[in-house]
Amino acid sequence: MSTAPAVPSTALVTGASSGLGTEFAAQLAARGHDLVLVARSRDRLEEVAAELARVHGVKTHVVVQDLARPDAGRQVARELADRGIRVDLLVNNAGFGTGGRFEEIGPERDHDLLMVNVVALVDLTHALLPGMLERGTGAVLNVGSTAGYQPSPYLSVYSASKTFVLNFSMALREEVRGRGVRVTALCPGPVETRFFEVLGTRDAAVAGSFTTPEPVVRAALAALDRNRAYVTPGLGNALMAHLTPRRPRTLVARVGERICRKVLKTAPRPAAPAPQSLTG
Ligand SMILES: NC(=O)C1=CN([C@@H]2O[C@H](COP(=O)(O)OP(=O)(O)OC[C@H]3O[C@@H](n4cnc5c(N)ncnc54)[C@H](OP(=O)(O)O)[C@@H]3O)[C@@H](O)[C@H]2O)C=CC1
Ligand SMILES: CC(=O)[C@H](N)C(=O)O
Repeated sequence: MSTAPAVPSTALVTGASSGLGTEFAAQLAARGHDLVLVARSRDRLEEVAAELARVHGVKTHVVVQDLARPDAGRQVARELADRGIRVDLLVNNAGFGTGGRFEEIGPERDHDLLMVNVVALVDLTHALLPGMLERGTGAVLNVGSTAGYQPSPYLSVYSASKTFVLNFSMALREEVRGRGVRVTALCPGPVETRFFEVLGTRDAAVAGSFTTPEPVVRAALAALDRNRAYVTPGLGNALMAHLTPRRPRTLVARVGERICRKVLKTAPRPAAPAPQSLTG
């Protein structure tokens, strides 16, 4: 199944207000997909939606949603049902990272990270996969990271969230094999987007060289067309992903600590706690 639709079909892209998500929306619109664009930034989503509708003549829908909210997946599903929108391709792309020493990262930041990178991704898949299976056609594309191939100290929660994305995608893919629905994971190395600005340091790009969203998204859609389990765009990133030893696990984590130590150079530090009153 190519994702290029013979008749208009609808792709839902989370995190479509920026970076890889905006590029997914653009390349899917160029293939003729109608779009549902999801993120928090209404103005930006409406801008992207209007531009893609104008250039490609596709239908675009904007759903403003904070995916860190516990009921986010259900809210999006309700919105789709209310508007009578059927989704044929789900691109779970929204996400962000945290970096630095675990104890110095705000707990609410890591909580939100897991809600967006993991929980919302699973909830949206729960909401949309059954319809695809019923129709015997559809696809789910989940955005992981090269950071998910191994434990990455000082990016510990982020990298673990991306390990989840890869393992979940591969397991689900086997469950639905032969039922007309594809599942592919995209695991990119560093890409020039707002990601590192949001995280607070470019030193979180611990390995590989920066690329732009265009070739990464092109490689992801090609992998989906070819029904690949996962893809890591860029030869250097792919070699690293495939040749890095996975065992012994303790040694891999120890070496990971050395490699990822550079994150600490510039990772955002927590604000100093307010001094306790000396006067009582
Ligand atoms: N850039 C990189 O080097 C790499 C990125 N990735 C992954 O790619 C994906 C896209 O990131 P990228 O494009 O790089 O980064 P950007 O920061 O440019 O985009 C992140 C997107 O996620 C959305 N998002 C973040 N938090 C929320 C939230 N609480 N609710 C709804 N949407 C949210 C943002 O929208 P808004 O703020 O409007 O809500 C934005 O559209 C992420 O999953 C990231 O982990 C993977 C490997 C490498
Ligand atoms: C931030 C990422 O997820 C990326 N894989 C990287 O290598 O920097």
